[in-house]
Amino acid sequence: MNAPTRPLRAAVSAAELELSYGATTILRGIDFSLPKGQTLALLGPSGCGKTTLLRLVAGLLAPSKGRISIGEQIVADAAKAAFLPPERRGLGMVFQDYALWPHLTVGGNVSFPLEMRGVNKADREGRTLRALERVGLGGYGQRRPSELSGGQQQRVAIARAIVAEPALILFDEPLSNLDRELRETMVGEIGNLISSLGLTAIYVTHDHSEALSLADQVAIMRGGLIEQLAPPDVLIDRPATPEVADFLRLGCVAAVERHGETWRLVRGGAAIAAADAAAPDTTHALLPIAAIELVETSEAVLSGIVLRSQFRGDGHLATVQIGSGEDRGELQLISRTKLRAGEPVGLRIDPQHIRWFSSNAYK
Ligand SMILES: Nc1ncnc2c1ncn2[C@@H]1O[C@H](COP(=O)(O)OP(=O)(O)OP(=O)(O)O)[C@@H](O)[C@H]1O
Repeated sequence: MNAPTRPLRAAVSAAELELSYGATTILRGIDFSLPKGQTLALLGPSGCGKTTLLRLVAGLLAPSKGRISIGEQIVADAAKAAFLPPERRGLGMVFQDYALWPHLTVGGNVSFPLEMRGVNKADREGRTLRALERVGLGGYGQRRPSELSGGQQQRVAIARAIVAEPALILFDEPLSNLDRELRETMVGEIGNLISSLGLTAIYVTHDHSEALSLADQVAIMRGGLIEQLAPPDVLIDRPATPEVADFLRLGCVAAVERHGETWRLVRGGAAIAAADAAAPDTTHALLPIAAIELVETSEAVLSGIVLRSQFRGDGHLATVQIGSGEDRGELQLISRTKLRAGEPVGLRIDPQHIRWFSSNAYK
């Protein structure tokens, strides 16, 4: 007989969360529930409220409305004026600027959370060494933070965040001070650490690839709201709104209108699909990069002029202008060969890959 399936226990959750500074509302209607052992990335443009949400979970800010729970415990409830300070929430935190104490050794920095919890010296030394070994800095305990590189300092901050085996670890743009190559290495290292220690994590970033490669769930935030909360593959396959598709740079989001038997681009006027491909209230279409193909002019559904071309790992990303004057639009596609600016090209769009949006919902 199969064991009954138990719902996954939320390690951290928020309900109807809101934060205002005076009359200005910064976050509204935030709801999420993250199961134990999962990573949630908060992804969105500058100023959308990612850090504010993380600070609410950390206990560095109190909500104006709503509740936050960590494990079984309600750590903030605006209606009941209940609020647990950060040191009683069982958290580890890693910040963008590392926030190491310069006057302490690396070992002193890492063992500090254990000292705060009253762990005895022998245990502290053993656990500090193990945490430093986990981040590849086993021999660095006696150094000062100033004697380490940026990447090493961030590893020390990560060791300090995990040393007390917290129920939840919070990362606030931890890699944004590092160069790109090191960032890519460290995303992999953080991912391995999270899964090998079975950590539950919330990770704030404005970097798409960091969020999509690390997280089980990604919350796309915009203007103080969570616009969509979903696993990375769902976000890519089924963005909920044109804004999410545009933010994730999944392709071109274009206004469309129905003309008799076809859907046409408002700008450029090209027919892209049959009328029955989308619901009557459709207003926009996502034309994913992978859905657009370069073809001989004789086979083309629409023609355009190359505006620019930029090399990416998988080919040349070309931006092509379709239509002209007031009516012009842009499409993007991947070409194996480099296209020259000003070159005329023929294009075909695979209607199967088009995503349709109505004015208020994903279709
Ligand atoms: N103490 C404050 N008083 C008033 N407004 C604030 C305060 N702190 C933040 N804000 C505003 O709240 C909004 C959200 O800020 P927040 O730092 O959470 O954004 P973010 O998404 O983390 O941005 P970034 O990626 O640039 O760090 C911004 O408009 C910011 O100006």
